[in-house]
Amino acid sequence: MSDKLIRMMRSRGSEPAETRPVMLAVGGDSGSGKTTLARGLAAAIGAHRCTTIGVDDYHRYDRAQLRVLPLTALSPDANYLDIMEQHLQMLATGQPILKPVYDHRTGTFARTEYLRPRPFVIVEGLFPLFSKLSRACFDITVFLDPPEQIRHRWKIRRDAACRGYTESEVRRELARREPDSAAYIRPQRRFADIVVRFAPARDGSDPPDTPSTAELLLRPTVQHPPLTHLLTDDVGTALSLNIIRDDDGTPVDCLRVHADATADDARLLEKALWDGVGHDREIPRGLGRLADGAHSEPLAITQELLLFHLMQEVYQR
Ligand SMILES: Nc1ncnc2c1ncn2[C@@H]1O[C@H](COP(=O)(O)OP(=O)(O)OP(=O)(O)O)[C@@H](O)[C@H]1O
Ligand SMILES: O=C(CO)[C@H](O)[C@H](O)COP(=O)(O)O
Repeated sequence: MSDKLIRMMRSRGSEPAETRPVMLAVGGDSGSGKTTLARGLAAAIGAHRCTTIGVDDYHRYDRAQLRVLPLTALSPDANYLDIMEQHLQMLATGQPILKPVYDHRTGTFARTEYLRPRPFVIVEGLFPLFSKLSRACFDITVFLDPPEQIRHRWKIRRDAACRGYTESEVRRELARREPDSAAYIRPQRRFADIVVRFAPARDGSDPPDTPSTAELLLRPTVQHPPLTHLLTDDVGTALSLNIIRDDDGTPVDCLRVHADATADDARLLEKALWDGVGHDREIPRGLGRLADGAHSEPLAITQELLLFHLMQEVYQR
């Protein structure tokens, strides 16, 4: 199927809306926070209404094989991207798939899984925005882009704690991956509707691996909530909306959430977003949760914005 055909099939009127799930892509390099973001979203939507898949499952080689091959997991040649694209098209048109499963705890493949798409499908991983065809399957696309120093720290800690690596093994692997990261992963940033950059506080007051600010690039490829009445363009305030230059020089809105944003600031924004998708919806609780149980306000606000888009998609159909 071509990307044009899949867009047509998913466009209003050609498929019954109830058979087309709302599809969200969360892309970014390893350790950039995709699973953390997606987990909170899925919990807010409700497990019975949301299917989450990690496209690491489409790896071609297991960990032992990759150790001896001149390839990294970030190379398209190390992944069945054609099967990933086929499966994304099937999910996007409401059909079930028989999905491979890669187990990060052991670095091996497990039993395939029968998966029927629920009304919301979140696809997270290294390659969801890689090809025209895969991009055509999504309603909303996000790319997580934390500063490399922070991502490395997050990955080292997580891989050592949960994936059976030593810290020096992860450091070596990060260095080995750098060329593939630059060639195949980071270029996907330009195809996202929203680019999220978590970073340390502007005054450097917080520990370096617990970022407390977020910069959200809101590209005009989707309709964002009207926030201008709520936020100033003064970057000195806790929450601000101002125009910056995108990578290609075009002006783009940037929503900034600073460390000193209070819970009240966040609730104000939350209410504006939620009013935008209808007064009858309850504001979800428990957003912003990190793997260790700590809370991150910038993460919560990012998840709120994405929930706004997912709900808006439903209301527009
Ligand atoms: N917003 C955040 N604030 C603080 N720490 C975070 C945040 N997001 C992720 N982390 C930290 O980074 C680690 C890696 O995050 P996560 O597993 O979500 O990344 P990922 O992109 O899904 O990685 P992979 O692609 O390798 O599976 C987490 O265990 C957590 O410690
Ligand atoms: O880049 C990654 C995304 O999660 C992983 O390193 C890749 O999926 C291989 O997994 P593992 O290191 O657990 O064998």
